[in-house]
Amino acid sequence: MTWEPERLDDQHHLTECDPGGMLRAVAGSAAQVRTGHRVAVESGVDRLVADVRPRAVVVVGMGGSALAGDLLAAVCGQGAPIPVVTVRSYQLPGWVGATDLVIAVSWSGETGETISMATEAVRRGCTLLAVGPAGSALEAVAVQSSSVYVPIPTEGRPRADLWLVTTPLVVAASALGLVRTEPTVYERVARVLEEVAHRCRPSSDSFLNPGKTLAMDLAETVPMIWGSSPLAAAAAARFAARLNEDAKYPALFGELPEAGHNQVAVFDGPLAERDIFADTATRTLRLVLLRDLDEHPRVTSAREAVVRLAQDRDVLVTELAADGDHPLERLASLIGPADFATTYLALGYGLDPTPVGPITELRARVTH
Ligand SMILES: O=P(O)(O)OC[C@H]1O[C@](O)(CO)[C@@H](O)[C@@H]1O
Repeated sequence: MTWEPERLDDQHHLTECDPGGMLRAVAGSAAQVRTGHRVAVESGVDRLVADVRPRAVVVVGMGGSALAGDLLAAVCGQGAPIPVVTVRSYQLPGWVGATDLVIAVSWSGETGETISMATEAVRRGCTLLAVGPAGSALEAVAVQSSSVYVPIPTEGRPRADLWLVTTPLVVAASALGLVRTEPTVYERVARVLEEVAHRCRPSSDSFLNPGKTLAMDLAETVPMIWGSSPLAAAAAARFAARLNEDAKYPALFGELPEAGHNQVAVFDGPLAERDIFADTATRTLRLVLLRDLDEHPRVTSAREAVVRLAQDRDVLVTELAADGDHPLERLASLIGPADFATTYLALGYGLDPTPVGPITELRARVTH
């Protein structure tokens, strides 16, 4: 498996090597925001939660669907008056009870862990809101308990439908007063994602295309991705997960200031050493900093110091800055280019970004 950057501008290769249409799926993110918003409103999510005053919002799901919970918490922010937590498990924590809102999210509607937690939520008398495809096991749990169900039109792969599963959660949080969403927000977020899709389109050459440029930065490196706020850290976690699944690539993720108390030590380790005289590229550490506009001032100083620390040691650094007024726009401005980059990284290695063999195999082994 070799990295060949010229593949990124070879249109024939980009089509042939991506039979599952991952680049096309990423380019469809804006449409997912619009659809997710529409189906949530049509399902009465905003009306349901407007009558509920929960003690906590507990999002239950796995993998890409659980990430929707992390993004929701990031959008609600640290000022949220009640906790917004994500649980990835078979069981709900003991403290979850009848006064809590449990939001079960599953792209397939069939994931064992999520069904188990949704069923448990009903048994404990929690208010349940569920998001998944029509005709699924999750829908059956929701229907049996007279809970609101948002039927999402899933397509392709779970990780490529992130905005479709996340947007209904934001609609719910907005109705609960946990996040400000003026009516134009969803359209503004869709526009951010459209603009990213245009700039990162396959026909745009590597030297102009932010998705391809970022993929070239990441190639032949071990990425350590840090966010400079909880919101940027949620984007960092998403970035790492897509590197794992699209490019079958290892990646560390973290958040400042915490990463400055542990991960930063890697700057003096074996993977940070670079042989600048080597004929071929050597595998080496790359720090990827996702900068938020809403940083704690002390974190801003830490971030600037970290860049200097890395440069002093010749550690490669890439910085991506969030943009936008609303937190959901800022998330889109970070996640959009990263989603393209991870897909291009796979394609530059000649890897089909869609299949995730070991995940499928593990799931089959556990099921049997
Ligand atoms: O969203 P679902 O269908 O519940 O799946 C959860 C996770 O499980 C997987 O299907 C893999 O096991 C992931 O791709 C997905 O993110």
